[in-house]
Amino acid sequence: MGSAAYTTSSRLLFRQLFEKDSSTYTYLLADTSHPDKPALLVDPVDKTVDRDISLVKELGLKLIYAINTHVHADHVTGSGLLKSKVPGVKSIISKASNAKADLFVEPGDKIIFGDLFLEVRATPGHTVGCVTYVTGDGPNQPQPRMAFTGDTLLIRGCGRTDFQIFSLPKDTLIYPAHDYKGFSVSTVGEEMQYNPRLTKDEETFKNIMANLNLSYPKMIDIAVPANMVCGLQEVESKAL
Ligand SMILES: N[C@@H](CCC(=O)N[C@@H](CSS)C(=O)NCC(=O)O)C(=O)O
Ligand SMILES: [Fe+2]
Repeated sequence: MGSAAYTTSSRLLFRQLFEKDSSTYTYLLADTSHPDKPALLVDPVDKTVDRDISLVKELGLKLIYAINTHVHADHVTGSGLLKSKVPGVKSIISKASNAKADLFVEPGDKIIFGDLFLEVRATPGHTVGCVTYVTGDGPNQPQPRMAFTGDTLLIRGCGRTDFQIFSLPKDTLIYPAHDYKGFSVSTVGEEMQYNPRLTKDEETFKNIMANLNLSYPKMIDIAVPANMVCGLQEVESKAL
């Protein structure tokens, strides 16, 4: 594995977590240099919420945000359960998704945790309102930057039809929401060179996407309605 794969700033704590039934990656990020050690989870899954809460506790972090890249079709987001189990957690999704959450983000917004932040980029196509969260640019921010692409860009694949991710620097690390091939991280440069779909001309790409013949996601009829209200809620959440 290249040394760039897990490079972070000294203050960023980063963990890549996996939910096997939906092959989903959840990412934990925290600012460990801040006195509160504020933390966030990107794309939590309902089934693995207890694992994630245990890890947050073990690491002495304060979970403040449960962030979604998009309205998932293959699993229920963990946002609702996290809100009911961890006081103070706020769910986040893009405004363009039309889903419910505590906070809505738009392209260009910054999600601040301690002295670190994630920048929101619009990367629609896989779903309306699909966004990519990119680590901040500037002093104290991790280098190389890390892009949490949801299903917009998968490693050597994609779940989408148009993209804005390749405008990022080539060494930007790519952390997708799913992997079906055993990969865990890539870079913008690698995907520009080797992604078997995104290196093709438009006609070939359209042809590939039109002939994927993917099966109907097993959870879609449960996951989409639940995720439109940010997941299963164990208790009524308090009004903001
Ligand atoms: N078999 C799975 C669903 C797999 C699937 O459709 N994955 C989506 C991302 S989750 S919405 C996708 O875009 N895949 C792209 C690809 O190339 O596989 C299930 O039944 O849940
Ligand atoms: Fe998806």
